[in-house]
Amino acid sequence: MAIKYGRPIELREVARREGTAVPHALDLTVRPRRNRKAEWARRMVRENVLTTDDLIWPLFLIDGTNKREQVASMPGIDRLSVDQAVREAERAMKLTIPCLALFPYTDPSLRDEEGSEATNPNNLVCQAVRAIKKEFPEIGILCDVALDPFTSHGHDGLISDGKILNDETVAVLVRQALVQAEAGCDIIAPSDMMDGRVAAIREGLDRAGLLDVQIMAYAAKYASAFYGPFRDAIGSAKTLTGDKRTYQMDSANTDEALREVELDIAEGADMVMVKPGMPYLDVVRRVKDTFAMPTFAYQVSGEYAMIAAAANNGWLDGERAMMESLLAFKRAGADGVLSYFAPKAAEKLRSQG
Ligand SMILES: NCc1[nH]cc(CCC(=O)O)c1CC(=O)O
Ligand SMILES: [Mg+2]
Repeated sequence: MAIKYGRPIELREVARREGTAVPHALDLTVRPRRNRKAEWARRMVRENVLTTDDLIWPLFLIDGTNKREQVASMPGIDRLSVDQAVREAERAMKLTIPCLALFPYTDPSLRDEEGSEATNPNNLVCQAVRAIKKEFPEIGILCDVALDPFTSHGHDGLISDGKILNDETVAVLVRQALVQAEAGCDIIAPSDMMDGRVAAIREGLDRAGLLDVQIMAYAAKYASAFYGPFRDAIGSAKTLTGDKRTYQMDSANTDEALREVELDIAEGADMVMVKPGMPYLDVVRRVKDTFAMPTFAYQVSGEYAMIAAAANNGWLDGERAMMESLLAFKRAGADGVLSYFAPKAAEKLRSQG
């Protein structure tokens, strides 16, 4: 019996009875709306759910104490001094958000051509990791590995003659990953898109005895306009010279995403990520179906900004758009989402019980 969309095709030919008790009723055997008639019925047939376990909460850090500084292009998002980040970690714990992701705004005086602050064991990120882990050892911490918050030119790697150097950059990234892991970071997340960095970082971690530190590879990361507000948040928007198209992926490609993911898995990634999120849900689905790996999506700054700005203008219901957008990642096969909406969404999920 041929089955298509859950119902044997033969059954569609079944003869209909003559008329119904209801005048003008259409002669329909199948009425999909029956399963949507009430909230209890919709809950019963629901295929995907979002829970607080699906959320990773990105935080922006800034030097100082007791400081919160609004990110202009991300309404509702602040850069936080370390003590404030610890307070947000406490909030995450209470909201049962499993993991935080940390991104520093590096003081311009500390930025240089080589991004040397990235490998300073006492840099802002490492300070925050230690402070959060000291108070809340049970929360997961993810650290981004890439040089862009630390370079004067805003690129993720070292430059020579206008070219981003791959292998030389990888050597620095290994050292960056090591200082973060030694500070207590649980998940190293290389976002730089250099070739071979996952293998090099895994080897570096293993040699240092950091066998349990996980790697979440930004495996399929596209050159995207949706990172704009993030670059504003970490202060690289103004300094970035050119674009990142020689290392981040071309948004026209999906087969290439599979090849990138395959390499990162072979090199030792424990989890893989697709980024940006919403415009790339097809990539999330292909990656999940092909590799059956823990697969994450990053709902990036521009996606957050679009929803937040439209909501602030009264153009859409911000809360509903937030929940719908997050559920879409689950539907596409993601195991979790990095999202600036994480605390708001978690609050909403918990209030629904
Ligand atoms: N390599 C750094 C990095 N890590 C995460 C993001 C973007 C996150 C966001 O937009 O929210 C970026 C920006 C970039 O690649 O230019
Ligand atoms: Mg790669």
